Amino acid sequence: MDRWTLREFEAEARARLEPAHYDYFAGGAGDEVTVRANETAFGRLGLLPRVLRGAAKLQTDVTLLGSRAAMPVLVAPTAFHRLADPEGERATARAAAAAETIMIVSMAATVAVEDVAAAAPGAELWFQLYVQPDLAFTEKLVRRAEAAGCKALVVTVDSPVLGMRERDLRNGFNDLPEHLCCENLRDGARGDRVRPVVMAPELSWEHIDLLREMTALPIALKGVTHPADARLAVDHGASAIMVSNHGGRQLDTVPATIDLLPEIVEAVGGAVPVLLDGGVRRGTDVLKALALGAAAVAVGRPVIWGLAADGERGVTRVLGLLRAEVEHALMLCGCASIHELEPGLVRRPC
Ligand SMILES: Cc1cc2nc3c(=O)[nH]c(=O)nc-3n(C[C@H](O)[C@H](O)[C@H](O)COP(=O)(O)O)c2cc1C
Ligand SMILES: O=C(O)C(=O)c1ccccc1
Repeated sequence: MDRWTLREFEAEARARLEPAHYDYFAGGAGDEVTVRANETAFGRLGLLPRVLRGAAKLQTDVTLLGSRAAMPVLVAPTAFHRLADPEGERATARAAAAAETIMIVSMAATVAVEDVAAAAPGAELWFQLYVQPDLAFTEKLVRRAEAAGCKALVVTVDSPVLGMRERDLRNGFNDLPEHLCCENLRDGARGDRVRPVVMAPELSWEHIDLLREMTALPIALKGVTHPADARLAVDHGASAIMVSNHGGRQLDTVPATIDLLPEIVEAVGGAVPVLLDGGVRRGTDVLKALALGAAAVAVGRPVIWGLAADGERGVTRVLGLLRAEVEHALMLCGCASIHELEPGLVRRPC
């Protein structure tokens, strides 16, 4: 069956997944105000196309932190892909490679980062890290990511503790089934002990400084929403900033990321690229984010929907739909290149 929109994938994922697993993927913190806001805020913005600009040949590729992507849509780091498909993160990585885009591998992946890299030789991988208070263990993870060929670290900073996800509490979903685990968190010489993901309220900017010393890889900070933190991130050597509210899964009532973007872009003043995730479901959403100053966006749940609906093929189709929509909307906006997108194309409210 052919599917023509990301929404169809969402419906199919819902029908296929175990309800508690669907809820884990779909849900957010508290009343899920932020989950809804991320999507609806895009709908409130209008696009004002330009005409007669002779834009026939399209350019959609971007280079970010030394990695090339054929389109400005990256795969956001999401945990537990093997809950959606037996191949899990391997399938996602192959689809990202086929789409020639960057996959940010979650530290909480259910396939080890080495195995993800081996499964998709052409893939551009970045590694998402929750800095563990055990810095020796953090360093081991960083070395593994480097050795596996990851080109950047994406450090998630919006999770001093896990968000209060009431769907999961109600469903009693608090651990993976017996046959799955967070493969990047195996410990010990034989790699047999699996540590839990530690979220640590004691983390501070000093830890970012330590990490900066630990590796030559570029570091992106994910989960920045306050303009003052965006400036601090640059001061502490971040190579990119990812405006993210964790898809509404951490602090509820954080505003939609697309509404936060302009202030962050202004605060950063072009010093480093600004990325955005949260609620991107259409090519027009991508264009709005780029017009307002994002260098690229990332998608979280849509990738899971593709994976749950049809494994690698499903993710390939989700990424392909987004690419086709980006190209089509660009053309209709009178832009030959994503680099021509500018704030004047966005009108608020719709
Ligand atoms: C099921 C799920 C698992 C996630 N796991 C992680 C994770 O392990 N690390 C992380 O930094 N962000 C994680 N996120 C947040 C995503 O990286 C991203 O910020 C969010 O999904 C973007 O919103 P979207 O789902 O509306 O595209 C997760 C999100 C979801 C939905
Ligand atoms: O579910 C999440 O959003 C997430 O970030 C996470 C964190 C630790 C383990 C698994 C998932």
